[in-house]
Amino acid sequence: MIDLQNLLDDVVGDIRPLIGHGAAADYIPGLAAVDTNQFGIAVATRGGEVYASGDATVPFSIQSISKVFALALVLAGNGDSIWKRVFREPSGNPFNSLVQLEHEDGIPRNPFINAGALVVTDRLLTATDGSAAEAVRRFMRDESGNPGIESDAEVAASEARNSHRNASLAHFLASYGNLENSVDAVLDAYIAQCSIAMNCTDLALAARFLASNGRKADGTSFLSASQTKRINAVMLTCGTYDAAGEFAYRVGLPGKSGVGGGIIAVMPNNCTICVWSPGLDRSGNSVAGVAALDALTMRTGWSIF
Ligand SMILES: NC(=O)CC[C@H](N)C(=O)O
Repeated sequence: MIDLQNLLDDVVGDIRPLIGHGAAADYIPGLAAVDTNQFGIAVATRGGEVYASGDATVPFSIQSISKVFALALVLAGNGDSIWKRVFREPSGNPFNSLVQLEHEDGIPRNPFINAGALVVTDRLLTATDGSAAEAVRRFMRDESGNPGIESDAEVAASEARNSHRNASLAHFLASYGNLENSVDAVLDAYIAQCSIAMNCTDLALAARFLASNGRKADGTSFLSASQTKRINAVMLTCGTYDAAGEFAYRVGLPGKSGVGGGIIAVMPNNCTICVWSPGLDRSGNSVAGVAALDALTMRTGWSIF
């Protein structure tokens, strides 16, 4: 048995020189103000044991990590029909790029770039009669056991004031007939789900279904084993945008990042990992977070390969 607690403390020591490297996302002013000298890591086992080190109980903005949970809720409720409206190929482009969407007739490359996530949120809005973000928050609360999880109204308002790119993507989708709800409703729901504030421990706990063949914390089935495998596959190929190849090379696990500096990673049938540090690289992935996952997987030998 590995001593996970010691190991996590060692990983924090390994990557300490990188904490504070990179820049906080500045296109959402509410995120730019966050102190980049923070780092947290948490591992949740399938059975619900948690090991954590650093700032693992400090809440941060989950941003694009919410896209995994929205997709999971859509697949659980509506099955595979979403795949008619969004592809499953890596984009090789920045997460908020507009160009590909026109070339590919309004069908986004994958559900984890912004265009694809807007389509997924649109479906979830229809399926939940307008309460898509609340469905994501409820899932987070139930699976982490923390009833206090909320969206951060200030971050949401700040993103809403600066959402010209996402509004453009949404209008583009609508022009191709790939939205069921109004552009405003989809943007509101998307921004609300992105602005959910959570800490590493709660996110690692909430993501456990990805390491448990789709089973929830209470043991009931949420997704089938093959649906879960497929979400993990799309995370591996598309979860860190145009750096997905490098992330797979360094970490060897499915992962999903957000511009708040968080990343979740999955060791199937074993555990989930959440790291957080706000300094981002050029692709929008946490510098210290990726380094920590690299160090952790090197030390444990965890890999899907
Ligand atoms: N990569 C991200 O985390 C991006 C999410 C952010 N809310 C956006 O839409 O730009």
